Amino acid sequence: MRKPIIAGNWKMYKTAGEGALLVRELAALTKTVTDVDMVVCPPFTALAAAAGAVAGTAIGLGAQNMHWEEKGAFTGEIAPGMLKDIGCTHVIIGHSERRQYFAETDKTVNQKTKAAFKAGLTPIVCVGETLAEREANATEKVVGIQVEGGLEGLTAEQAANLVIAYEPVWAIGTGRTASAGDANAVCAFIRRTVGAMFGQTVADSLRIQYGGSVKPDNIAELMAQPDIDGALVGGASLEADSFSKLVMFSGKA
Ligand SMILES: O=C[C@H](O)COP(=O)(O)O
Repeated sequence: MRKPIIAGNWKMYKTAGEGALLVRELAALTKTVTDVDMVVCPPFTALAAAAGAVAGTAIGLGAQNMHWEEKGAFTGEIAPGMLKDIGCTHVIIGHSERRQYFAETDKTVNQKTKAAFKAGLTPIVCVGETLAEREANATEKVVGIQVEGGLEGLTAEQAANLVIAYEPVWAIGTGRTASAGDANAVCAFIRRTVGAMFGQTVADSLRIQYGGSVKPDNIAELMAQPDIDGALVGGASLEADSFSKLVMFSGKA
């Protein structure tokens, strides 16, 4: 059975001090949790403080982005090994905000995904369609291309160990959540696509998160779906109370 994974993407919120405090509060509220993987993804400037705060807890630490090269003249960028060195276990790759505002493509997602594995990080690879694409009935076409492009050339072992986050762009930060059934249908499609690329065993192991206005009052219905194994959460991850509730309500019965 796939272990649920709830990841908080803090985006461009929280100073180092605020982040460390949030992690300490979250750790206190979730100290008995063993059946759900928890990850917090602060901005780069709060990673070191959060790394100190997650030490000795069950909470993993993720970054929100990275470069694919190990080092080099890339002003303003962060290398995979730097994230590993600071204590990261995970890294978000290809979030729709990166694709939309920073011109990330399936090619760079693929380069970053491979680089993350090479550095010993678990990538959380984001895919999802825009509202226009959904209304044009192009969701599967768009998401299929993103999955195939992002995962091309991975080994079966890598594919089995990554996390894919399905985030319909129109549901992010809008209060509009995909219905649990619609979200599951796309997650099932993603699993079939990965199965066609890497085989059924890999597809069965792969954890797929839903993301987009996930809150304590809709997480249980989403998690009850057979192909949804967790959530990538923005707004509701910024307070320990709501994030801990998401974790508590995420256990698969
Ligand atoms: O990475 C997280 C997603 O963009 C969802 O954000 P949200 O929960 O604020 O809608």
